[in-house]
Amino acid sequence: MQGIWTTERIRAAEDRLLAVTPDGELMRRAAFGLAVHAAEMLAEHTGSVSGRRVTLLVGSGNNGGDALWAGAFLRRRNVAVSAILLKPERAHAPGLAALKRSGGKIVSLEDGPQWIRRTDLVIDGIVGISARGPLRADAAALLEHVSSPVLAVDLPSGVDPDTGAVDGPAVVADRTVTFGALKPVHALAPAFCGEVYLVDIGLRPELGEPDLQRLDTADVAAAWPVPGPDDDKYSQGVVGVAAGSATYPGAAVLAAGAAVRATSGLVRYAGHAADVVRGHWPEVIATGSVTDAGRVQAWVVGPGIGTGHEGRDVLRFVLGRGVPVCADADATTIIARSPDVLDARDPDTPLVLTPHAGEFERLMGSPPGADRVAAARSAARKYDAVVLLKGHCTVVAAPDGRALVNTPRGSWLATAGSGDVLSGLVGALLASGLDPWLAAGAAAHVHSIAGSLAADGAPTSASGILGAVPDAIRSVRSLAS
Ligand SMILES: NC(=O)C1=CN([C@@H]2O[C@H](COP(=O)(O)OP(=O)(O)OC[C@H]3O[C@@H](n4cnc5c(N)ncnc54)[C@H](O)[C@@H]3O)[C@@H](O)[C@H]2O)[C@@H](O)CC1
Ligand SMILES: [K+]
Repeated sequence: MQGIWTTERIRAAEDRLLAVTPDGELMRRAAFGLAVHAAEMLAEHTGSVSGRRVTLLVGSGNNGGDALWAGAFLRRRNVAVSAILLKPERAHAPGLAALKRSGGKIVSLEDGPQWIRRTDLVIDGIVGISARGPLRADAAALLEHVSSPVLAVDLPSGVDPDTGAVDGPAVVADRTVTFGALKPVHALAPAFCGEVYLVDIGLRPELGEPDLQRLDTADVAAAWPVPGPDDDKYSQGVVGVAAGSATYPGAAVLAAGAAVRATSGLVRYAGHAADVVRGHWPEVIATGSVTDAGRVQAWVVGPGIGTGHEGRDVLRFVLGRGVPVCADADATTIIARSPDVLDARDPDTPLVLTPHAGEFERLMGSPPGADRVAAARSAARKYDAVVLLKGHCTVVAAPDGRALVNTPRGSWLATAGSGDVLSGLVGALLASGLDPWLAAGAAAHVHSIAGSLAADGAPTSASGILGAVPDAIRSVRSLAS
């Protein structure tokens, strides 16, 4: 697991560390790491470091201080460094003095655009973890002239550090170098951060338990069930899929197919698309109704079942089976409109809800808002369920407060039917007995890898994502071994 800490916790940990560290030491560690990354980016993009030009955008806090010190370090490698001070009177004084001593140039705000246009690399030291709100007009105007790669100090300025939300101008970085620990912005705003690198400044021992997590490949590989020598088709967990309709059989084919591809056990299907499902997946035992589907260890219910009384009856039936349920799509809408269906649920059986923003609004009465982690946590508490909030970055929250983020590679999952595939994956993992929060997180992880493998640079479809599920699992297992 990768730990992620809110800025409040980071600041408290930094205070403790600062109290036992010589003055300026932490910033110098941070800035040195930053300068190493800047040199690497110069070499990557221009083929050399010496003689290249770097422009620093310097705000009024320590984030600007980091940039100024990094500029001084880069001078030692004969880089031409210029600094544009957004608030000259409040620029970090020791950093500014160090840059001046090293031969760096201070450029006025008015001259800024022409320097930015000629530079090989821009370093964004406008704001860091104390930032609030979008970039102000002076910084936003400068950014319009950027055509070189951008390296963000700690985080891309203009993006909210704790939520990753953007509601105005913001820096779009090619690389972000952060210090001490990952912050929520790094998991929740990948399109603004670019590649994220963590520089160790000795903060970890002061941090305590993370506020938020991200699964890494090894976690997913360890969690993903594969058959052992003593397994048979029943011992690995049987998953039931109640999805689709005669008019809309596609959701059933996709959800059942994902369950087939995710794990090795047995998949049962119940619903009006039984013939179509059987035609696509001969290994699925398909029946017309949930009442004669047979025993399963988890149910996936919802995709394409409709929101009428028949859908309600199906949902009520599976909620009453005493096994974990992944309620997706139409099932979330039914729960939002008729919360009494949840009376059928034994409170001890896990429930996973997988809303997108619109379904979330139906469930909670208001949209997720800027703080998607807080939103998912509050829904998890309200429904006593694991809530997988879909979006560019998927957030998974458990009723006990655990939360994780899945940061995707690209936006390839934004395609019709993609959610049906995800629900099938979640169901298969639930049936294997995995902790529901981990099951939802691992499913989201493999789903997004399948999306990028299927796309490989060109738009894909839910069928493409489904087809790539085995390769995604394979890649997770091989990377981790
Ligand atoms: N505290 C520490 O021990 C360390 C801090 N470090 C750096 O220090 C940064 C935090 O520094 P600070 O707490 O000084 O704060 P920041 O550098 O994040 O900047 C806050 C300043 O920017 C202004 N500001 C806030 N929102 C703004 C906006 N939207 N547009 C323009 N200006 C805005 C505020 O008035 C405040 O003066 C970290 O992100 C990191 O880069 C690193 O040097 C590592 C060590
Ligand atoms: K920054």
